Amino acid sequence: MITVEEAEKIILANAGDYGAEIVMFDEAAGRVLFENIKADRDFPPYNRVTMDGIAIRYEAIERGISTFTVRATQAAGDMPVNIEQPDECVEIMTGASLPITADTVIRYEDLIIKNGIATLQAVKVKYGQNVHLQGSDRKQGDILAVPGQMITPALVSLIASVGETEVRVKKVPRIAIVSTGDELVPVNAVPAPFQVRQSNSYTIQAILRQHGVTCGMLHLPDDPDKMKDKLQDALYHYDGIILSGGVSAGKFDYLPKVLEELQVEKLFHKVSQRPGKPFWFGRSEQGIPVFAFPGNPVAVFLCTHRYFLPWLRATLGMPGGEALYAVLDNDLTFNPALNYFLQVKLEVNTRAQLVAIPVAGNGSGDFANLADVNAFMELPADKNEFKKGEVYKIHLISPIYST
Ligand SMILES: Nc1nc2c(c(=O)[nH]1)N[C@H]1C(S)=C(S)[C@@H](COP(=O)(O)OP(=O)(O)OC[C@H]3O[C@@H](n4cnc5c(N)ncnc54)[C@H](O)[C@@H]3O)O[C@H]1N2
Ligand code: MOO
Repeated sequence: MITVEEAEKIILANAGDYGAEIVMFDEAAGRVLFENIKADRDFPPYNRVTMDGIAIRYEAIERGISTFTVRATQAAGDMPVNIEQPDECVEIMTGASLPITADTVIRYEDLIIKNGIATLQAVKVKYGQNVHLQGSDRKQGDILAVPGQMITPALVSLIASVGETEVRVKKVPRIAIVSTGDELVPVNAVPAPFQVRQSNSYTIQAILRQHGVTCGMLHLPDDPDKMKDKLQDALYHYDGIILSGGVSAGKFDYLPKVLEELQVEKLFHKVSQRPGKPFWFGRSEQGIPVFAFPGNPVAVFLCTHRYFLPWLRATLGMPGGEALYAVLDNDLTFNPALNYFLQVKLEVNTRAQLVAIPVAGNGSGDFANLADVNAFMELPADKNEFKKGEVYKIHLISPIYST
């Protein structure tokens, strides 16, 4: 049996690389960038007016001028209108390009405009106020985003702003999600009293979809020959396989043997953790990684987050995610010499600390409990007593305020 860290290391050593492809920029959210995004112009591209009002020369204020003749009105998108004299102004709107003969904007709230004359109220005017200077955010040619960055909504707006209609992204591996077990029936079926509806595959699919991966789904009955046929086919058609169930010590847990017969090399079987101890991981002759997660739904949930997602990040060339930590909120005893992934609900306390409140459940078959949980806390194997106030690593499974 290997440790969680050893398992992670082996998995990351088997990260793939599926190349790159071009997608339309407005369909790129959630994908991983595989090019530099460069500023084609300064950000902002001109001295941008930030308040509706009038544009003047500050020199006028220094000379005590407080009434201005309105020469013209300039909307955003209009060519800049110059002023000739210090006692002139241009009515100007937010987003307009400041004329080069002006340097300061006074907002309407600080003026009275009547019969083409703008009169300044008793307010202090500062040189350059209400102007967002050209190039003050980024300069033309600056790199705005680099390969390996996830294309977030913020990045989509940058890509649009620099006029890139297409963007180069990492190709996403094609993943087969495979359920096993004769006790499982389809979601739309009415199970017999001794059967359950298949749910693990949909959990995995939902997690992967959050990361831009679409998957093929298949089911294997507890029959070694049929398993072998279907798996052989999946190994041929996909870049990676995630299985759930059939890897522990049961009489019908044929999976490890079938995988071996298909020349999928076992890289480990069993990790010193709870849940998910019987996790089996291997690689086919063609280099296809096979994640065979234990069937218990909480084990599947944990293993997909703790092992598959880091593999996916590495495969997509994303930098390793920074570890997150939280403060344990209860004393706790866990005797087995295993890493314990405790189900927790995270909250932020009044001292701005992230606090992990354990959510007691009935073990790794209790997936109803997961609806109240937003992270696993990774408690180390070399301790049995965990005290309130101690800090441990956490793995987020949903946004902090969603439960
Ligand atoms: N003698 C031993 N028995 C067990 C051990 C052990 O070490 N020795 N390990 C236990 C642990 S830990 C786990 S986890 C499970 C894992 O067993 P399998 O990977 O063989 O999984 P199954 O037996 O097929 O299923 C376990 C459980 O999960 C349900 N399941 C499976 N697939 C799905 C699905 N797609 N959707 C919903 N539910 C699913 C299944 O019905 C079972 O209830 O083994 C322990 N036993
Ligand atoms: O891995 Mo099992 O999930 O500990 O029950």
